[in-house]
Amino acid sequence: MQLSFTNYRKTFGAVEVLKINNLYLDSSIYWVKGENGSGKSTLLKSIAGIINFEGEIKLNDFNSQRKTVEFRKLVNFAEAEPLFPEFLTGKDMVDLFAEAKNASSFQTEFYLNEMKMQTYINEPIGAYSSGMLKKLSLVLAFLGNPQLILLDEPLITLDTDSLQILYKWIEKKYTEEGVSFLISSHQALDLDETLARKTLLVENRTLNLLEC
Ligand SMILES: Nc1ncnc2c1ncn2[C@@H]1O[C@H](COP(=O)(O)OP(=O)(O)OP(=O)(O)O)[C@@H](O)[C@H]1O
Repeated sequence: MQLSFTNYRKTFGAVEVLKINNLYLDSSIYWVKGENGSGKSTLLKSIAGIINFEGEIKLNDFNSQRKTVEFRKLVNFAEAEPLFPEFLTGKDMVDLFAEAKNASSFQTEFYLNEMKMQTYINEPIGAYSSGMLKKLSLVLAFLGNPQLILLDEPLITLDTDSLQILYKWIEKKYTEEGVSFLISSHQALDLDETLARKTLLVENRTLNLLEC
């Protein structure tokens, strides 16, 4: 995976919140750190292509704003506080994403079973607890064949068993399929020490790759 930023700039109204002149990231698991309001979600939403910005973000030469179809096949995103239509069931969302991301039924069943979601997956999302909602958004982020998975505060609201399953999924995707991750979290990631990991710090309205 090659992710690059060129003259990236995000403003809300007249306020500049994030600026990245030139940055190149290769395959790894990145822990995105930064204080409240520093711009972590803004960064991840920009890469996911769900907010507009100035400049260029490219993944493997696909420009996120010009080659949107190709780009979005390669990038999956789980929001910090996911919002889904309340009248749909979890299964409806999984089916929608599975079709869009070319995920097999074997793959969807695997993730749903691992997170023990089968008992409520046919219930309307409006009846989900925040942890159930979080697990649904994480399952969706792992579907298909992405090269980059963006997880915004994935650890919050997960119970301890689900946390261990999520860590296992991340480690497996990275080691077996070479999938890279950008994971924003206020707490350290409890991943296998032997995995290549890097830290990205969002500070002073820009992004820096910290030397490990
Ligand atoms: N839709 C918006 N309109 C105006 N300002 C916004 C909007 N979204 C974010 N901001 C501003 O952009 C800055 C970065 O916000 P962002 O949500 O990216 O921070 P964060 O690092 O994810 O914070 P936290 O750790 O609290 O989740 C903040 O100053 C915030 O007020």
